Amino acid sequence: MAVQINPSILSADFARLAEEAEAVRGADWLHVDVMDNHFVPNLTLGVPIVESLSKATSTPLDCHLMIEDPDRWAPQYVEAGAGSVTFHAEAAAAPVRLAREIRAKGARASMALKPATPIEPYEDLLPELDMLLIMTVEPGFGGQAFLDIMLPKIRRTRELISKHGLELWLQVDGGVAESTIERCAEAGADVFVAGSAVYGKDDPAAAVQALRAKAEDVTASAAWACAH
Ligand SMILES: O=C(CO)[C@H](O)[C@H](O)COP(=O)(O)O
Ligand SMILES: [Fe+2]
Repeated sequence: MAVQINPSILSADFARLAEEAEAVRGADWLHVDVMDNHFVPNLTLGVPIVESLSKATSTPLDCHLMIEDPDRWAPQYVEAGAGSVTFHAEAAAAPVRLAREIRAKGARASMALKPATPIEPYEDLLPELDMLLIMTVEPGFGGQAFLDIMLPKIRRTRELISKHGLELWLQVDGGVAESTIERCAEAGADVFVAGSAVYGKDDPAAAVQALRAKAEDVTASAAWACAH
């Protein structure tokens, strides 16, 4: 699968979201961090803003729900126009049922793991998902330092995906930058979220291209990608 770069609008100007979406033309998806001040200690945006943003941009929306009770709320983000909806494993009461509901409503279903949550208990659930998100910071805030102790988890997850012959995308989120993206790609990630490393730059579109070039360089020769 080709490398995908998903800028996180958490680091964008929330008063100019449509323009900020335009500023990263060429990105594969726009990553939208939904935080409820309960699952994480921060509050961002919800369904109405996702609905407006999906009408204002042609870039598909990748909604990362850092909220309690995703079983209740995630389907509403599909209805609001999200093309991919990620719920947290730690918050979902019935992850298989929820993934099936997201898919049935027409979006890609994805599940996220906080840094302390292992992948192994979820091995049997992977065929129900279109993407798995491995957090490389504690969820809640942009601009945090990349946790390189997550690299073995990325590697183990890529091995499980290969073992089961799945088409699952493997996303990393948190502290992804030009200095860290190659290690993520080498470990097996193919979808990269970057907030401050894109919107913190004078030319966000150029930052997306620079990140893509670095990741593509690695995946062109990575053992996991060649075997895929
Ligand atoms: O989910 C998130 C935080 O919980 C964000 O997507 C992530 O932090 C992006 O920001 P940065 O690239 O600056 O780390
Ligand atoms: Fe995120």
